Amino acid sequence: MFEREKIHEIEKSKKEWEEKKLERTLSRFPERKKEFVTSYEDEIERLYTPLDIENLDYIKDLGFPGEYPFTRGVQPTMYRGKLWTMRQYAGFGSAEESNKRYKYLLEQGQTGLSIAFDLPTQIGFDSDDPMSEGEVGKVGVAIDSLKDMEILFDGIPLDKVSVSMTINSTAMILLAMLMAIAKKQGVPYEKLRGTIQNDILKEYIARGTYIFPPKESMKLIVDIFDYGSKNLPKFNLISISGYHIREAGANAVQEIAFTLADGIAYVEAAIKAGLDPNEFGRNLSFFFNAHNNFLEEVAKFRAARKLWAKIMKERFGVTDEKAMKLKFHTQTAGSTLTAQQPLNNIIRVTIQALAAVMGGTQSLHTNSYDEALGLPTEQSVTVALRTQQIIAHEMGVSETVDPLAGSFAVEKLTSDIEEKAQKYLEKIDEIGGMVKAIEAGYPQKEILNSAYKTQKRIENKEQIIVGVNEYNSDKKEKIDILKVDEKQEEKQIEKLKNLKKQRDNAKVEKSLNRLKKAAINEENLFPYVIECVENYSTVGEITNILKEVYGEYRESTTI
Ligand SMILES: CC(C)(COP(=O)(O)OP(=O)(O)OC[C@H]1O[C@@H](n2cnc3c(N)ncnc32)[C@H](O)[C@@H]1OP(=O)(O)O)[C@@H](O)C(=O)NCCC(=O)NCCSC(=O)CCC(=O)O
Repeated sequence: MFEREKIHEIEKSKKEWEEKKLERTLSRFPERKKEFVTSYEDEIERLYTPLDIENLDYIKDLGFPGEYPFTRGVQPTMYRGKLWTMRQYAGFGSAEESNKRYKYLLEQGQTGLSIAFDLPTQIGFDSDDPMSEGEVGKVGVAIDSLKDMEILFDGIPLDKVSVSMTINSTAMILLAMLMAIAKKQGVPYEKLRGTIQNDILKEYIARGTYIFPPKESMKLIVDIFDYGSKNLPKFNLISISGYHIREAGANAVQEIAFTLADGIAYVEAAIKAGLDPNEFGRNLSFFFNAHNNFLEEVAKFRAARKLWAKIMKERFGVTDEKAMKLKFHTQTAGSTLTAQQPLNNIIRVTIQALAAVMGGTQSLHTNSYDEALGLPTEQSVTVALRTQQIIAHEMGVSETVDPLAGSFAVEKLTSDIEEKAQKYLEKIDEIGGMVKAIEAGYPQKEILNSAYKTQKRIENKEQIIVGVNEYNSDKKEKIDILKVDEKQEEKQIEKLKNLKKQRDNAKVEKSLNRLKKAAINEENLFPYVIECVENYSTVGEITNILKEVYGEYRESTTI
């Protein structure tokens, strides 16, 4: 970036500054802490200068937005052309209640939907299953069959609103339901926009909603890539997620490294099954966490984009630029929210969201200030959405593409994070890939280690959390907490009973049998699941059929 001569001149001036100014200041006025560190325990320099980025090659390392290696963003105009999608993760209780919340959010200017499902739906149990007791409609909406999805999307036009669904082991079933709704609304599959999370590897690492063993889970994902890339060209068939990895305690480098390593595992599995990464590569998307250290976070997003582009191009020989672009959703860090002084969370969320925007996110969820206490109320979620709208329309940050580029600190952090994540990727290659690494408990151990160190820093007050280990107060802030209808579970079970009476049960049985045969014969299961769903088979019935063929995964002690 800089001529040799200039570098020497800066080196000389810096030395002079250190000897004349800095040392004198330090001797009179020492710094607040002995060392300042990043989340990955690198020392943060007091001052970054061109000397820190002297090897940066503008064209090779940064380039222009919309061009390889996409460090500066995936679109040439970024938010000048279109703002990021404002997509609040929401859903609770029944399909009726959630539908009301989605309509409210859309009326308030939200630009996409993000569906939260309850735990039974996520792990393939119907609401009347004894395993579901006490969990129906709790952390998300309860969906048993297409009947519930019809209510959930009532009056929501799928040709206008893109829908993200946080669903993993039962992703194929819920996507088939969304497609059935599109069909009923007259929206052709080619026009259906949205995302399914469908990222099972991070479930084994960090989140826990797996059902089947890894091999069978990967097969289902490849089936979705295969069918989806041909029939749903506008749909993101996976959202490879670092969010939960970070929430489990990973640092910024680990978040990026383990997420991209998961990405590599999916691409390898799909290529092994004969798919073309130039095709399914366009339907991949990512999901990251926006944590507290603003500069580090901006750098993290930029580094991730560059690394993925290189992986797709150099490792997998991809030639289509669209398949090299790392497009991502961001959620502000849930784990940084405090139950104490909850209104402080608004400030945390704002700054984290700003990092996501400065880092070039395509879609954003801003946490509500009450999320450490319960599900968001209408008021708290509105403040969260307004936070995005204020950043978008009032702060001027969406008007310049990648505005922090060229900052000595941000560029240095970007290349450091890239380099350190690359080292992790090499280590995972040595182990034999991410599936093997997870089986050996490698990422889990690394994450645990980081989480432990962070906890220690907080306990020692090396890391201050306002309102928790410093500046605490005995005064309780009064805020409203959302109450979920206690009768909700009973009502949902009643609905399910009625469905089973009304539907054509012979058809259900026939399609479930066809699915079982296809699973035994290792065919692509997607068309069979579509048939089951359209006949109103339930999430539990379909999952049980697959359990009969695939078995269930139980976490072993090595993980
Ligand atoms: C790719 C993303 C990230 C975003 O997709 P979107 O469709 O919203 O946005 P987009 O890609 O920017 O825009 C859509 C179209 O506009 C185009 N476009 C955008 N900006 C443009 C510009 N400046 N110039 C020209 N075109 C542009 C894009 O190319 C694309 O068109 P083309 O398609 O024609 O190119 C997707 O995957 C997504 O929305 N993900 C959300 C995931 C999510 O909500 N997850 C919740 C997890 S919640 C969770 O897990 C909680 C915790 C827990 O439960 O454990």
